[in-house]
Amino acid sequence: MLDTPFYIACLKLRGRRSLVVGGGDVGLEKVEGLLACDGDVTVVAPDLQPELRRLADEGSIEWIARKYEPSDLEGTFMVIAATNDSEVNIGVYDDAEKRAMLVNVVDVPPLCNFILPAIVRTGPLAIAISTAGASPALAKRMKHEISQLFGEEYARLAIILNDARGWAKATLPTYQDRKEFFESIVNGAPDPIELIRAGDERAVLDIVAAAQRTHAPA
Ligand SMILES: C[C@@]1(CC(=O)O)C2=NC(=C\c3[nH]c(c(CCC(=O)O)c3CC(=O)O)Cc3[nH]c(c(CC(=O)O)c3CCC(=O)O)/C=C3\N/C(=C\2)[C@@H](CCC(=O)O)[C@]3(C)CC(=O)O)/[C@H]1CCC(=O)O
Ligand SMILES: NC(=O)c1ccc[n+]([C@@H]2O[C@H](COP(=O)([O-])OP(=O)(O)OC[C@H]3O[C@@H](n4cnc5c(N)ncnc54)[C@H](O)[C@@H]3O)[C@@H](O)[C@H]2O)c1
Repeated sequence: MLDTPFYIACLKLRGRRSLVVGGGDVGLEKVEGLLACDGDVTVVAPDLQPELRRLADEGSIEWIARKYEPSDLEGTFMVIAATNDSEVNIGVYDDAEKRAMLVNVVDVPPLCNFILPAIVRTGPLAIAISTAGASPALAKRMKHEISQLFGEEYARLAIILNDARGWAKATLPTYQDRKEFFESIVNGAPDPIELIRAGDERAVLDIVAAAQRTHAPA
C-alpha cells in the first residue's frame, strides 16, 4: 500500500447512518469510534458481545439481529466490516464498491477504500497519523508521542480563536485581512500557547482584543 497516496479528510457522521457488520470485540471498537462522532450506528450480526448488547438495549445503536444482507447498505454512508468470515467481508466490500460507498474491512487493506488513522483528540483538535498501512504499531507509538507535544493548551487556543471568527468575518473585509489578524495572534509575541500553559488565559483574551483594535478598519 505504500504506493497509495491517501487523501486525508474529516467526515461528518452526525445524522448519517453508519453500518458495522459483526458484533464481536472488534465490532465494538469500531462502534465506539463512530458513536464518539455522533454517528447513527446500526450493527448487523446474529449475536452481540455484552457491551454491544448493552448499547443496543439502551437505544444508543440499532441492532439488526441476523446475518448481513446487501440491502443493509441502503441509505448508508459508511460500512465497516468486522466479521470473522472472509467471504462475508469480501461480499460487504463488493456490495459497497458497487454503490460507491465508503467501506473499511478491519485489518484487510485490499478490502478498504478508506483506512483508519491513529488519532490524538483533545477538544476540537484531532491529529491523525497514518503510515499508509506500513505499521499501525508505529502509528500508535507516534500517537502517544504527539499527544505529549500538543496538549490541552492548543485546544483552548483553538476555542478562543474560534470565538473571534464571527467578529473577523463580520468586520475584516478581505481574506488577506482575516489571515493577517489570526496569524498575528497565533504566531505573535508573547506566545499565546506559553501564556495558556502558564495559566494566563486572560492575557490571551487581551491579545485578541488588542489585535481586533489594530486590525479593524478605521
Ligand atoms: C491506527 C489503527 C486505527 C484503528 O484501527 O482504528 C489501525 N490499526 C490499529 C492498531 C493495530 N493494528 C494492527 C496492530 C498489530 C501491530 C501491527 O501490525 O503493526 C495494531 C496495534 C495494536 O493492536 O496495538 C494489525 C494490523 N492492522 C492492519 C493489518 C493488515 C496488514 O498489515 O496487512 C494488520 C495486521 C494483522 C495481522 O497481522 O494479522 C491494517 C490496518 N490498520 C489500520 C489502522 C489501517 C492502517 C493505519 C495506518 O495508516 O498506519 C489498516 C491498513 C486498515 C484499517 O484497519 O483501517 C489502530 C491504532 C489504534 C490506536 O490508535 O491506538
Ligand atoms: N479481537 C481482536 O483483538 C482482533 C484483532 C485483530 C483482528 N481480529 C480479526 O477481526 C475479526 C473480528 O474479530 P472479533 O474478535 O470481533 O471476532 P468475533 O468472532 O468475536 O466476532 C465476529 C462477529 O461477526 C459476526 N458475524 C459472522 N458472520 C456474520 C454475517 N454473515 N453477518 C453479520 N455478522 C456476522 C459474528 O456473529 C460475531 O458477532 C476476526 O476475523 C479476527 O480474527 C481480531
